[in-house]
Order: sequence, then structure tokens, then C-alpha cells
Amino acid sequence: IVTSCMSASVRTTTIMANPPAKKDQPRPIVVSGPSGAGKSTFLKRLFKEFPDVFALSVSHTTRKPRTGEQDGVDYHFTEREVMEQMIASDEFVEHAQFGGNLYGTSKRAISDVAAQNRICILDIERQGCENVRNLDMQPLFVFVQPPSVEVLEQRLRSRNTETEESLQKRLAEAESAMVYGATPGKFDHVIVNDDLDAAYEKFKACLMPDIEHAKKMQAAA
Ligand SMILES: Nc1ncnc2c1ncn2[C@@H]1O[C@H](COP(=O)(O)OP(=O)(O)OP(=O)(O)O)[C@@H](O)[C@H]1O
Repeated sequence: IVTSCMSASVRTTTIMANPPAKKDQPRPIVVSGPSGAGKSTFLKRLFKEFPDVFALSVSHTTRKPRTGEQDGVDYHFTEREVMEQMIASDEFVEHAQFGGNLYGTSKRAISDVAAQNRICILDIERQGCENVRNLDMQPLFVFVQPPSVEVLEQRLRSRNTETEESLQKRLAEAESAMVYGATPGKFDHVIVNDDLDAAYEKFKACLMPDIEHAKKMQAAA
């Protein structure tokens, strides 16, 4: 009963939608950092190295499926009315509107990953982090810090994915994100992404106890 086709009448209680995490299930890992810090680069390596350990939660969206997209796999494709009702009953960790469609990460989608004894990776920004802090899922918080704003700009420019306007927007947001990442008590680990191989190894080392735990849970299942 995870699909977005679920009728509004089925989703009447938040209890059903957000079951408490079972004891010993792998906790989620939050990976945050300014745009261009290297989160995707780290995560790509991590998923490649541990394909059975990590998973992303399946997001909800009100946009229509594209050819080949599967409900419950690529997204939980959801009617706007249903999604708005879910937002109102506080079922999302974060949600946003892009191009006229709603997107969001539900608490249920995160606990579904844990229920498979996998570590759910949450690649989220400040507001999402703060929302997660107020829940009882107690994730590990990791922040990816660029060596400097100058290096960040260089990397974003060479990534070649941004217009000048979106680049400036990212840079403007980067500074406050970096301050947030450096705030004492907010993150369990801050990884400065200078030399990629060395930084990735540090990142992985922070996650290792959780990786070992998830493997143990999988073996015992
Ligand atoms: N240590 C590094 N040294 C040099 N280049 C790097 C390093 N880490 C990442 N990069 C490059 O910097 C660019 C930004 O990295 P990446 O796309 O992983 O950032 P991101 O944090 O996922 O950004 P966004 O939030 O915008 O998705 C990429 O082109 C990537 O190849």
C-alpha cells in the first residue's frame, strides 16, 4: 500500500502513513551542502561501491508520468488534490513546486527504505534538514563543504550545467549554506571536498558504522 494511486479515503490517518521506525532498522543519512559542493559526485561513487546498501526514497509528484516511468519506482505519481491533503496532514519532510508541479519526499517513503534494511540517503537543503531534525528518525547528518566560494564557482562553471543567472543564484545561496554547515551542533560530520579521492574516503569513513550495521541487518533478515 505504497502507491500514489491510493484513494484519498484510504489515507485517512497519519499513523498509517508514517509508521514509527522499527528498532535496529538502518537510520537515514542526510547529505547536505551548497550546490556544486560535490554531493552528487560522492553519492554516485557511494551507490556504485555499495549498490545493495543505499537507496533513495521515492518522491511524490503531481506531474504526469513520462514514457517508461513506473509508479512507485521513479515517483509516486499523485493527484494534486491527494498530495495537497498529504501536505496538510504533515506527511512530507520537504516539498516544493517546480514548473507548476508539486514534488515532495514523504516520511513514509523514507521509512519504506529503512524497512528494506537499506540506508535512505536524503540529499536536502537547510529547510529540509531542519524539518528532519524535528522528527524522530534521528538520521546521521553529513555536510559537504567546498574548500572556498571561489573553488565552488570554478567547479560550477566547469560543470557547464548552469546559465549565468542560475549560477549567480547558487553562489548567492552558497555562502549562507556554508555558514549553516559550519554551525556547531548541526552536523555530525563536515567533509571539506578539496582533493576528491581523499574527501570521498573521509565521507565513506563517516558512513562505515552505518554501512556495517545495515549489512548485518540484511544478513539477519
Ligand atoms: N574534489 C573535487 N575536485 C574537483 N572537482 C570536483 C570535486 N568534487 C566535485 N567536483 C566537480 O564539481 C562539480 C559539482 O559537483 P556536484 O555536481 O557533485 O555538486 P552537487 O553538490 O551535487 O551540486 P547540486 O546540488 O547542484 O546538484 C561537478 O562537475 C564535479 O565533477
